Amino acid sequence: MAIDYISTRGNAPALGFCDAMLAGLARDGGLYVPREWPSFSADDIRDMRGLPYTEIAFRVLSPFVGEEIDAATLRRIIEESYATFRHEAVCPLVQTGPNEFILELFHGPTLAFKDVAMQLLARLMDHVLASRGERVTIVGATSGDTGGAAIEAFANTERADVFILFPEGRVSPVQQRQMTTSNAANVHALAIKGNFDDCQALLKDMFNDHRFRDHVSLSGVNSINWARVMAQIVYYFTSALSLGAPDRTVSFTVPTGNFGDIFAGYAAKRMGLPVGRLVIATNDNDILARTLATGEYSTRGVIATTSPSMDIQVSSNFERLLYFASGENADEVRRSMETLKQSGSFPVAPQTLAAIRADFAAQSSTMDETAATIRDVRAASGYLLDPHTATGVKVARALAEERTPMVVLATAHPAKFPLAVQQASGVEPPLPDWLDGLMEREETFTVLPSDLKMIEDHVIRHARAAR
Ligand SMILES: Cc1ncc(COP(=O)(O)O)c(C=O)c1O
Ligand SMILES: N[C@@H](CCOP(=O)(O)O)C(=O)O
Repeated sequence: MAIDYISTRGNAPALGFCDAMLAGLARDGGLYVPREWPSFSADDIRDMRGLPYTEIAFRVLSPFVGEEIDAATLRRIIEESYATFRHEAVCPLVQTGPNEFILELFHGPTLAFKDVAMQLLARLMDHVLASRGERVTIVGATSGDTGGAAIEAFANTERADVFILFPEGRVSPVQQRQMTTSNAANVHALAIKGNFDDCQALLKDMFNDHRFRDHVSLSGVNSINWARVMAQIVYYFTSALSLGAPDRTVSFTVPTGNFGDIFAGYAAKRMGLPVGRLVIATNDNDILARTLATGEYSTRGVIATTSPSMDIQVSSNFERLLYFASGENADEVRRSMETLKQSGSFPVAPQTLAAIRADFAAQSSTMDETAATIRDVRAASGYLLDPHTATGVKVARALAEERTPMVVLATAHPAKFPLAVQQASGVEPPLPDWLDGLMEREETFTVLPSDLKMIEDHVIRHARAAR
């Protein structure tokens, strides 16, 4: 039976996979989620042992896509997406301790885990748009990595114009150049005077402005888009299988900001993968760790840290977790999100909090602790962590259980954050050769205030899909 997708806020039409992918945010402001979870038995999972990444991806993703894209096309798209990765295993596992493993998600074109989903999403969207003869305008918000990955994946595509909002002065120089040195005519980098939360709020306001949304055929590539989260489920399966699943339970620590990556781990668990703890690792922007501790989701000002991609207070996919942890209670989600918008905080209902605590643990790592972790891991094993992954390792070591393997998701290559890594370890990681000359290329971007009307006008002026 085909899965359809419903809004976490309960007031938008249910959609099939392709429509949900093109829609991005639901029209009631909610996030699309599958109405039911595909289910994999222990035998189904055992059957995947030893298979290549692309075959496991095909098996995990097929039930979400259903028959809307035929099997041969989906296989081809998956193969092409992961042929862009520089490691044969696509997302290899490296052992760094007796029961500690690093899942390297940074072997794609822009050196961050975002490539895993973005390479697939761009090809899926292009296929669907070509078969419908349609064009879209993609607007994305980034704290540094989503933007570069989206620009790389969608550059020069005929059917999409891409506008990326990044917080001016708050991304690393490598991240900035990955966004501002594309010469593609369909790419528009916009430096916004604000932080990532401002960029993401502007993006959601654009989706909620239905006149604008319809005028430009707005679509999204943030983890707002279900297909982004879906693609990230695969590496929970591949890594757990390497460590003995389904006959062994595996825990995961995930450097977390917008909650998309760790929500993919929760999805894998709901689908039958034996996942133990899902550990949320945050930097000084520790809203999620505070929420799990206190039951109050309460925003504060964003602090600029050495792991800038996680400098986030309004964690978009927490809404998806609230939906499932509340027993699929769209009213509770809607009320919570309205309260958050009005007052900057909301109390998590006691049963919902208990359900969250049953699956998740959380802790934060300060900048000093993160730097010390980079230094210590380098000294002990020669392995060089980026600051986001180091946040994960720090927290994983505090919360690991002796008998359960702990996989830490390595979300970025250290070369994206050379200054922080150099200051912590004394080693300056070089960019790989395919990015040679990146830092010398000429930049093109437009600076705009954090003003909805001005940004919408800019998009309308430059979007080919504007009617
Ligand atoms: C390098 C890096 N690590 C971790 C994160 C946090 O991931 P998520 O937003 O899915 O929680 C991000 C941004 O999303 C990132 O770019
Ligand atoms: N850290 C992200 C923030 C956006 O996250 P997304 O998963 O919702 O796209 C980034 O690097 O831009």
